[in-house]
Amino acid sequence: MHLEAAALRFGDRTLWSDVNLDVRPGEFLAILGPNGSGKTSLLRVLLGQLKLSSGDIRIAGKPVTRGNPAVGYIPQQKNLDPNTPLRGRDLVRMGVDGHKWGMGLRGRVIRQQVDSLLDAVGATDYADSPVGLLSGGEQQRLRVAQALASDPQLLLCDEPLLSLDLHHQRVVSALIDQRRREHDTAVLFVTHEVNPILDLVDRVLYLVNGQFRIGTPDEVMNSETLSELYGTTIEVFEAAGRLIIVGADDNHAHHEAAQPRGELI
Ligand SMILES: Nc1ncnc2c1ncn2[C@@H]1O[C@H](COP(=O)(O)OP(=O)(O)OP(=O)(O)O)[C@@H](O)[C@H]1O
Repeated sequence: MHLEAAALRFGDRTLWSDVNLDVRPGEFLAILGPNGSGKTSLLRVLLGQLKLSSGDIRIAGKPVTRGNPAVGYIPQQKNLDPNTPLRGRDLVRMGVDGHKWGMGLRGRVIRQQVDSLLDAVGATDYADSPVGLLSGGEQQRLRVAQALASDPQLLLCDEPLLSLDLHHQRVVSALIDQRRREHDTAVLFVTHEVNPILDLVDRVLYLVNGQFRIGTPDEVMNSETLSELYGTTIEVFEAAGRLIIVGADDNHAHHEAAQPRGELI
């Protein structure tokens, strides 16, 4: 994934500009920043849903297109409608072949693919239950399987751990980590809370109010760099392998208060 002199503006508001970034295969990039700093919008550019205002963007050397099978996407967690008739294996199957239902040999191949994806995320046991009745963590594992179904080279994750308990946060982040290690898939992971993934992160892109820093967690997640970026005093402490960030109120308040959103699709 290659961004060159990339900028995104809405009217006279610049979300970010002059972003130069190469993400290599297998790299894990965390995208951090307060509400409204343009994290989701960056993913939407990579998904071909938004156009850069200026600059260039390439995925695996090619221009961005919508529905690119080289790009997998795990959207923000939303609880599914309890009345949906879809089963877990239907969700995963849509990732494999869209909404077309394969017949004959192709149908069998697709069934095997779906089974192995379900197995890879540990969802076989509940693959035939209506998805709306599954827990948030179970639903999220299915979304990971769906996102991996097209064998993507780039995996975009938009706060995939939000509303998951600690155990399921670990399960889902381990699945994503396993994917990039075994298949060299690059991961872009938007999050308000870096601690659950701190051990996995190679580099951080930290966006604040049109400014940004890119570097290793040590280079970016320190008092000096974040104070500069926020334009106010930010203290970063390390305790028991976790980062405690004091002063970045909006950012901090958001993840402290993160609760299941309970929206229906
Ligand atoms: N199509 C659009 N037209 C105009 N403004 C937009 C559009 N899409 C997003 N925005 C604005 O751009 C800003 C950045 O939105 P974005 O969702 O990228 O932020 P974010 O960093 O992901 O925030 P959050 O942490 O709250 O999810 C917001 O203020 C949003 O209202």
